[in-house]
Amino acid sequence: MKKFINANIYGNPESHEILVENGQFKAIGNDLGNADEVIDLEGRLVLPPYVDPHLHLDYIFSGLGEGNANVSGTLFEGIQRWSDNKKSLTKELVRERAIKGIQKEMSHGVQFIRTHVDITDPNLTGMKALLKLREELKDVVTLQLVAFPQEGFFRFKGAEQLMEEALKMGADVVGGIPHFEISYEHGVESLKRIVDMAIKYNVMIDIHCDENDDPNSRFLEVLNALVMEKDYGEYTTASHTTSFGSVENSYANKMLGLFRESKINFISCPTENAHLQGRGDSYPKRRGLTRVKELLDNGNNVAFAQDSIADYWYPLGNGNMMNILDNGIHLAHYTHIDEINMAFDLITYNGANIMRVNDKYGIEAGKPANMIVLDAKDAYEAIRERAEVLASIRNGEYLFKREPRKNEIEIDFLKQS
Ligand SMILES: Nc1ccnc(=O)[nH]1
Repeated sequence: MKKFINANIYGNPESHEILVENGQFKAIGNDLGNADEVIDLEGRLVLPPYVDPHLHLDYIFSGLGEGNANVSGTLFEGIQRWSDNKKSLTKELVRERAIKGIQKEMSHGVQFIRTHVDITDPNLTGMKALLKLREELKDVVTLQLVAFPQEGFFRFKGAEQLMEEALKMGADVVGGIPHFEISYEHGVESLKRIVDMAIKYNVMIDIHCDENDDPNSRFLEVLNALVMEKDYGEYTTASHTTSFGSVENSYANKMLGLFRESKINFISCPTENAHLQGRGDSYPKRRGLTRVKELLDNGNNVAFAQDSIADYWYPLGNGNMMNILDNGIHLAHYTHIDEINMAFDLITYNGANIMRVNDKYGIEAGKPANMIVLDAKDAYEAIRERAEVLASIRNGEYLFKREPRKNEIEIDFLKQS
């Protein structure tokens, strides 16, 4: 039995002690009695682990090296470069890339990752490698795999069959990319078939949806309608939806009403989409994000995600969700003090809702003892200071622990004056 004392638990200000036994939370409260080991958290903020619900693990670090840079900084150039280079992909290379990416994310406190895996590959190389890793690593990280047709459900010949094969192999989620199909009608038809496939295989849906600046790109409306009719909104996520940041308010308001009814989820990738979008603009230049704040205020579930780490789409990224959160709340104007105090939801609970792992997620008695400790006393300080994750605990055991950095460096000059 382990007892953590002097914890400031996110969302539970009354309780300061956490009792852990056999890898599970046994009790959360105060004066919880004796334990074999007592760990003093000295008033630090404790959260459930970070969740990254949208990452491309098969692409990690593909964009490094001479001649690999995406010159235009656009989505389409990224897809073209990947298409040209993926022919030499091996299971070993995917495995190596994915492990590097998981290592990066886990070292910043992530324990839950949903990864899109490109299935527009007749050998399903990435899917095979990642299915194996999902199983091998399940004790330390929860991986969810999306069967994602990067080069198009219709545009890539055979993608429909490959997607079905990936689902039979054990993929958790179906993906799509309607804005990349060759016409609006093809995009709509792809969504119909993808939704039907999800229902047939009883899996979730996560669509790369309207990742552009075109206010007339309205696949979100179609996706929402399809899943609303089938009562499948809670199992569905619209990723990116950056065009929804460019539509007229009158249209957006109509759609917000429909999203509230369907309960569809959203993922915004703030750093990546700030980088990719607005490339056709001069000034004013759009921010490239969906309507994050309005969707949250509307009662829809929204999570932030990393998306890429040094691939053909995005040259930066290190798996640190604090960086994503900090950028995201700025770009979304989610910066009222009350919003900042709730903002950790965007990289914890909201992502867990999307992955539908709620029964195993959160600091509550009876759940697996998974949590992280931050170098800050509360949520506001953590975000303002971009606090580091000092410890990540999985099933009651430390995945890592690091020494707090001394934030208050003395500046000699200031001491003298
Ligand atoms: N942001 C993105 C990364 C990778 N593939 C995409 O279609 N989009």
